[in-house]
Amino acid sequence: MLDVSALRVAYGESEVLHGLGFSVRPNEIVAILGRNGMGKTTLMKALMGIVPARSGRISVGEAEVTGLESYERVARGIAYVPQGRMIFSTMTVEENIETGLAVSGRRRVPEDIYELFPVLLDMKQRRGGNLSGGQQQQLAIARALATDPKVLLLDEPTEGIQPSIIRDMGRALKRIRDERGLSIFVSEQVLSFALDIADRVLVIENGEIVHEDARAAVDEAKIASFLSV
Ligand SMILES: Nc1ncnc2c1ncn2[C@@H]1O[C@H](COP(=O)(O)OP(=O)(O)OP(=O)(O)O)[C@@H](O)[C@H]1O
Repeated sequence: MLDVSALRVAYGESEVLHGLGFSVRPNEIVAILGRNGMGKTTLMKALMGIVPARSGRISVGEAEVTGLESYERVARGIAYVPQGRMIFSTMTVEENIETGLAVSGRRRVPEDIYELFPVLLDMKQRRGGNLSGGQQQQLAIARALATDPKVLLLDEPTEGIQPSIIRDMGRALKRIRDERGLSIFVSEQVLSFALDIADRVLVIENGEIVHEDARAAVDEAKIASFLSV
């Protein structure tokens, strides 16, 4: 569903992603692990069209999106939950989710979004800025789902979030995969979370994918060695 090949991205003269490639199938969660500064956020931004690709190809299903603007990629089925969540703090929970609806052509927030994140139903009229970090993360995922995507990108969703909410989020992401058949691509530094949710794990180091394992045959010690400083 999401196919990336030979992707190169640079900031000015400094190349950060050196021709990397991978795919995420429908109904699959792929986690990309890597230490700070290895290029995870840059990769997410390049997939979303926030930073331009120098070369390479990104496609969603049959549609190539490489040269498209971010909003055009959203229309082709990519949704993005950025690092730090970036919800609208002065808007209510419901209004935040509604900002995703324009893309899907729906008028009301589908009930199944609140089923995935019941806490958001209880807090529908609260301002986004008054939610806890974990609740804001759930809101950011809910808003992304309101666009009815085929591919969901999440950049370090566990960052700064307490363990019980991380478990809830893991359960919700697996439900989203199973019930909606989405392709989910998530960047992480927390190995336990990646192993809990992912069907496949990639490791990024200095802008290249240096290791890949199916979850069923994961070499945990090897992956941990990439993550230790
Ligand atoms: N706007 C920018 N201009 C120049 N260099 C940048 C810019 N953003 C990131 N970089 C550099 O690109 C490299 C990859 O950064 P990136 O943020 O993608 O890493 P990351 O793996 O997501 O790390 P983190 O976990 O800290 O978010 C780093 O060397 C970083 O300094």
